[in-house]
Amino acid sequence: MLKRFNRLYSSVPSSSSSALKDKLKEIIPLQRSKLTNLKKNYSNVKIDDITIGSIIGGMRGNQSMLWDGTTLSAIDGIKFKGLTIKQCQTFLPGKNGIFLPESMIWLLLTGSIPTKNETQSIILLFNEILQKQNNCLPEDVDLIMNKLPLTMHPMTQLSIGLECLSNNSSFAKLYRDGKINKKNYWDSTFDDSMILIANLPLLIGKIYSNIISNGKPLGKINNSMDWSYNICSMLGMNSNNDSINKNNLSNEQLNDFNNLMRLYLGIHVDHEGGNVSAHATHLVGSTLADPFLSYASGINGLAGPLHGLAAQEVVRFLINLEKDIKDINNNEIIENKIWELLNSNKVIPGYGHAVLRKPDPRFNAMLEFVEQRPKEFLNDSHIQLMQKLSNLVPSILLKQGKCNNPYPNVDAASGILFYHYGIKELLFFTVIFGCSRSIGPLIQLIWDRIYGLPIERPKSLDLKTLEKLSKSRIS
Ligand SMILES: CC(=O)SCCNC(=O)CCNC(=O)[C@H](O)C(C)(C)COP(=O)(O)OP(=O)(O)OC[C@H]1O[C@@H](n2cnc3c(N)ncnc32)[C@H](O)[C@@H]1OP(=O)(O)O
Ligand SMILES: O=C([O-])CC(=O)C(=O)O
Repeated sequence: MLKRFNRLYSSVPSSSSSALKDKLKEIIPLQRSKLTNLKKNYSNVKIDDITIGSIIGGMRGNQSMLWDGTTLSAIDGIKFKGLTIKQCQTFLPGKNGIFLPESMIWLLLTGSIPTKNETQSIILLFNEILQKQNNCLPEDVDLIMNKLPLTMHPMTQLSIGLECLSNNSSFAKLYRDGKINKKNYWDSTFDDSMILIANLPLLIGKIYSNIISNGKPLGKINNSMDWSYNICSMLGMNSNNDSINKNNLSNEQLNDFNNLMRLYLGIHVDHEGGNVSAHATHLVGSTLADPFLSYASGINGLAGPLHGLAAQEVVRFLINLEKDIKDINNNEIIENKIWELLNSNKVIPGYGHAVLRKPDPRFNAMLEFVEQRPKEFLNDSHIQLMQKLSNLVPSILLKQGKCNNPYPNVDAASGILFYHYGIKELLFFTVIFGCSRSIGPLIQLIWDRIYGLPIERPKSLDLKTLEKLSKSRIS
């Protein structure tokens, strides 16, 4: 009989959470008044046209969502509260020259650059949440995760794990008990969101151990360390009693794997609101579903090969290509293989984008990581092939003349870097993406509830109506 998990956390621990929550409380009145002003005085201002092309073309380009944390330019790529990736590296507190995802959380939620102490308060917050749970997943979640078929896709496991965590949602419980209202929904949404993010090292550690070691733990949480370090430990990628160092990496390599993880987790957090994982979280969240269920929906979207799953598809593509061509210096053979794929009506994974029209700056950040470590990557033919493809594929896609953006996106590089350090289970890569992506959409969900945004419900039209409209608007 399933022993019910005692609701260990009806809210996040108060001591260190107060810094972030207090800062948020300070800025809520002004932000709410800005929204009220827009709603009251400018609701009829027109900012975009909706065309038949956008209705049947995936709503591409429609400016129709409120999203505060990040903005995306087709040319310059992502900006986090107005800061480019390079500016984030300069201004946000971090380790070894790489900003911490914790400092990004402060930035996205409050709009201001955190001090070192403020960043540290989030590290403490996550560790207090985990300590309160004895550094273990809630018992009911653990029980279900232990029963999942070992062959189940890791993204499905992640989605199930998040849905199980929903059993402990304080938002859902307070709503059910009639104890919260529109004015304060945001407060328990904040608590649940922090609990969700804090639990991800445990959850993804569980999933990884399910696929590589029959569920036997590969590491443990160190309550004095940051979120990314603990994620690495739970994947067996640290030493010092925290983790088994499963690939016998040198200290320098382990350190660099932690650097890679911090970089990766920091730059994948958000990509404005329209991408599928963010939009799905926002859509489901607009029904007042709790943050766990809302983000599980985002994860289900991220699990599609045109979105986050491209990370796994790129690595599969690179490995097979390297086997097929034998000589990575033979451009002609590589180009022929790419044409073969295109001619069979398949996409080149890791290339193209719905918004970007230049190489993705996140891809460039990953490439820089490689370039800064020439010795480490000198003999890695997969990495060399990844670099080579980024020069060859764009001109081929341009020649084919179909796609609007022939350049590499973030997924073109990330998986093969994890592969280099010994995370070889391709199906797992998108789970790491899913850890990072929790941050942007959940922070927006907190703001959705601060603003009291309504349920999202666009109007649909049938084909007959579109045909009728097409004629009436032309004549
Ligand atoms: C984190 C992320 O989600 S980043 C994106 C990860 N996804 C991938 O890398 C998968 C490969 N890329 C793609 O499938 C697409 O470029 C997407 C899904 C990212 C964007 O899709 P769209 O906005 O529809 O792209 P676009 O307007 O350029 O598409 C026009 C045509 O080019 C094709 N095209 C786009 N990208 C590629 C590609 N990488 N390889 C081959 N053909 C492509 C499209 O399939 C479409 O063909 P169609 O007219 O026969 O339907
Ligand atoms: O913006 C998009 O549509 C896809 C993407 O790169 C992301 O979500 O990171």
